Parts: sequence; C-alpha cells; structure tokens
Amino acid sequence: MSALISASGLSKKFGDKLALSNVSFAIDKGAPVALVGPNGAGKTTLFSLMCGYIFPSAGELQILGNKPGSRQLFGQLSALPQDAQLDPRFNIIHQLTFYGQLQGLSKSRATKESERVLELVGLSDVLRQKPMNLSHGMRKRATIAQALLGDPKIVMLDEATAGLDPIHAREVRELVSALSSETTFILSSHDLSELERLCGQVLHLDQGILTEHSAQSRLSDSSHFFTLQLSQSYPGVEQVLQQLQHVHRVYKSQSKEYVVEYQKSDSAVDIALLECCHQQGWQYRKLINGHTLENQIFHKN
Ligand SMILES: Nc1ncnc2c1ncn2[C@@H]1O[C@H](COP(=O)(O)OP(=O)(O)OP(=O)(O)O)[C@@H](O)[C@H]1O
Repeated sequence: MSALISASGLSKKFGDKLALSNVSFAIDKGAPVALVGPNGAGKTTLFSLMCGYIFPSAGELQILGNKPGSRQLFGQLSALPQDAQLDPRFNIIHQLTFYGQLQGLSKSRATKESERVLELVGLSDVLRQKPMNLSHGMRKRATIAQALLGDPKIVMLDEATAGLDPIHAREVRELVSALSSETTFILSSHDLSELERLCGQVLHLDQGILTEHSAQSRLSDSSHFFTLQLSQSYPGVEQVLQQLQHVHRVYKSQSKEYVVEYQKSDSAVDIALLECCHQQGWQYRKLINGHTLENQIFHKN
C-alpha cells in the first residue's frame, strides 16, 4: 500500500533561511504521528507545505498520491492551527454548519454532519451553546470537531493540547486515540511525554533537519534500559549504580533522573536497582522500563 504522505528531499528556504533541509519521510495509515521539535525547528513550515499553503524550494511531497493543495485533496486533509478560535457570536452547531456549507454541503447535510462530528467529540449536549459558555477543553474539542467535518483521511493538529489543564489534555488525547482507527492524525507538540504515549511514529525536527523515532522500537529495546527517577538529589548516584552487575552505562538525563543501560541477562536488574535504592536510603519516584522519547532524542550516544 502506498504511503498517505511521502516526502523526499524536501527543502524550504525563506530568503537565506533554510527552514527545512532535505527532509524525507513516509506516513502510513494508522497510529497518530507526532511532529516534535523546539521553537523555530520547522514544524509549521512542514504543516504549511502539507496543506499546500506554501511551495517547497526543492524535493517532492505527495499526499494520497497528489500534490499538496490539489483539488483531489479537497475534504481529504484538514489542519487545525494552534490558535484556531471559535466565533464568540454564534453557537457551536451554527458555526460548524457554516464550515460544512463552505465544504460544499447543503445546509441540511451540513447540519447533520456537524451533529455527527459534535457527537464524536462528546459535545452533543451543548451544540446550541455559544463558545463562552463552554470550558476551555470543550472549546478545543469543538475546534477538533470542525477539523473532522467531511470525514478527512488526514487531520493535522498543531499543539492540540497547548494551554489545557491535565484533565482536558487527557480528554483530547483519548479522543484522538479513539478516532485513530478511521483517521490518521499528525500532532505537533513541544510535550514529548504526552506524544510518546499516543503516537507510533515520531518525526523530530531540529533546525530544519528531521530524524525519525518509533515508539514501538522503544518497546523492543526496552529490556536494555531503565529510567530511574529519584524524589530528590543524592550525591554519587551514577558511580553507585555503575557498580551493579550487568550495568554497563549510567547517565544523568536530567535533574534527579538517571538512565541505566544494561546487558540483557537472566538476573533481574530492576530488582537490583530497587534494592540498591533501599540500601543507599534513596527514595525513588518512578522506575520506567525503557528510556523516554526525550532521552532517545537528546541523548543518542
Ligand atoms: N515566512 C517566513 N519568512 C522568513 N522566515 C520564516 C518564515 N516562516 C518561517 N521562517 C523561519 O523558518 C524557521 C522555521 O520556522 P517554523 O515556524 O516552521 O518553526 P516551528 O517549528 O513551527 O516553530 P514554533 O514551535 O515556534 O512554532 C524559523 O527560523 C523561522 O524564523
């Protein structure tokens, strides 16, 4: 099966600024895809290229076998910008129906379609409310419903959970996960920990250069790494852990967090780690089987 999206040698220059440099990747139908990277990494540039808002300076980009922005993609791909806002003057169903009509649906079909997507995001009870009467999380879900109008195959969400409290952010993640059997989501975020739980494929951009990571491969290597989070700072942790049998490398990944790389063996290194914490009088907060996406990306060697 051909990829939903494929990029080959894709570059984008703004004047002298190389915003994307020779980027190649393929996205297939399936689990949500994460697009991560620091400010100015090129995420919005890549989103804009996929939407056909701007054109590449070099390379090839195909969405469902077509050039971005082509007529064949109308209704197949939708994008929700980070700062997407609802109009405060009109109720939710009114607004979505309007957008449905812009997609070419009759008023009655647009209303039905709006009801369908609002039900998908759990907002059937409030469809006649104006945005100001909804919580921040509900408003976000309403904008996601807007992106789902017309049943697109690909939905791109820019910072979908930015500014949401942990409960509403979780609601949005659960929603994306629940809808992922039908729709392929591409999510951009600065928050690696939230995306690694949700996404299979991770595209990491930094200064326009792309590297790919996979949450699945992380699971298969997980037997070689543990991530130990301590509740406070203790002196000499790396040196002590380094002495444990089968451990061949320990590094501090951030304050109070250590990655322990060990050789696979029959003995339980995790038990040895916890016993060591107990003997040393260290309180641990969490022991994670594997290493986090953040550590994969920022500590490659
Ligand atoms: N229209 C433009 N003209 C000139 N430079 C641009 C333009 N758009 C983006 N850039 C530059 O290209 C680089 C990538 O920008 P982009 O907006 O794609 O990054 P980003 O990863 O989306 O950042 P953020 O997380 O801050 O939104 C930046 O250095 C930016 O200044």
